[in-house]
Amino acid sequence: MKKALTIAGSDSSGGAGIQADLKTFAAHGVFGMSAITAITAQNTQAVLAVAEIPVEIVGRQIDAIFEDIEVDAVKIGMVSRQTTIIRICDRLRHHAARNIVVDPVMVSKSGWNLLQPDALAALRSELLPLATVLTPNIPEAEILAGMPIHDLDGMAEAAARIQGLGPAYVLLKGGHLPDNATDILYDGKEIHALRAARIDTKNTHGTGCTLSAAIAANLAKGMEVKTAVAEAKEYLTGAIAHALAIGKGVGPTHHFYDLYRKAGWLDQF
Ligand SMILES: Nc1ncnc2c1ncn2[C@@H]1O[C@H](COP(=O)(O)OP(=O)(O)OP(=O)(O)O)[C@@H](O)[C@H]1O
Ligand SMILES: Cc1ncc(COP(=O)(O)O)c(N)n1
Repeated sequence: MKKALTIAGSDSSGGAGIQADLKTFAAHGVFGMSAITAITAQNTQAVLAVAEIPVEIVGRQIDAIFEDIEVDAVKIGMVSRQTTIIRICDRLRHHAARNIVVDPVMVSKSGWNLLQPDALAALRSELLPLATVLTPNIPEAEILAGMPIHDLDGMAEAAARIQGLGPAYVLLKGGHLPDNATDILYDGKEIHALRAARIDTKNTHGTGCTLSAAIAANLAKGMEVKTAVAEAKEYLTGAIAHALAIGKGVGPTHHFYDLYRKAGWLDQF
């Protein structure tokens, strides 16, 4: 069985972060492991509090896994602090980690800042060059590329600028544009548009986490990057189409819709 590691924050409501990543790995038949960077008290409406995990413990979780188990892919999500980013990069380089998917989480859908301002420089200089695939959303890409983005042409230009900062591939997610849900993949040479119609739902909590974890799972299984991204986007679109109206705010995606469909359970929820 292939094995993937998520380095991310815990979302108590189970829709984003570590919880979304582990469910996504399981839905892909990949064994999931975790190094937790922070614990958030969070639900579908708000992030209420965040406790950072000490840097030393973040590093030791990563060491504990790599010293014992072969890791086929790594997904990195919420890492708020500069010192934690630097330690993660140091440990990943030390263990020669491969197939690294970085979701540069900055602000939650509910508006909580998940990246401290002084951590942006470390994200740029340390984490971006380690990424096989970097998956910014539009607000994150605007910060990383230093330009406003209004349309697909702007997404393509920003993806090219960000790819110049070090990641092998940039997948710029278009979920924040008003029209469709088209994402742009750039590998330094060619732009590929991954087109999807916008699904009419308010329940999109954890979409970015689910997508990046699905890419990592597909890379762990040995897919080349373009196929891994295309299949992950297809999985995500299904997970949004079957998103769950759990809670009073932005509900989570359905990670096991395919399994539930086969079992005849989909209609019961
Ligand atoms: N309503 C929707 N219908 C279909 N696809 C969507 C919808 N909303 C978002 N997506 C897709 O979900 C993925 C993540 O979108 P988005 O750009 O919102 O990222 P994000 O803000 O990082 O997500 P999150 O912060 O929830 O983790 C992208 O592939 C995007 O195209
Ligand atoms: C622990 C954690 N990681 C990531 C997100 C981003 O997800 P979203 O933008 O859907 O709130 C989150 N809310 N919580």
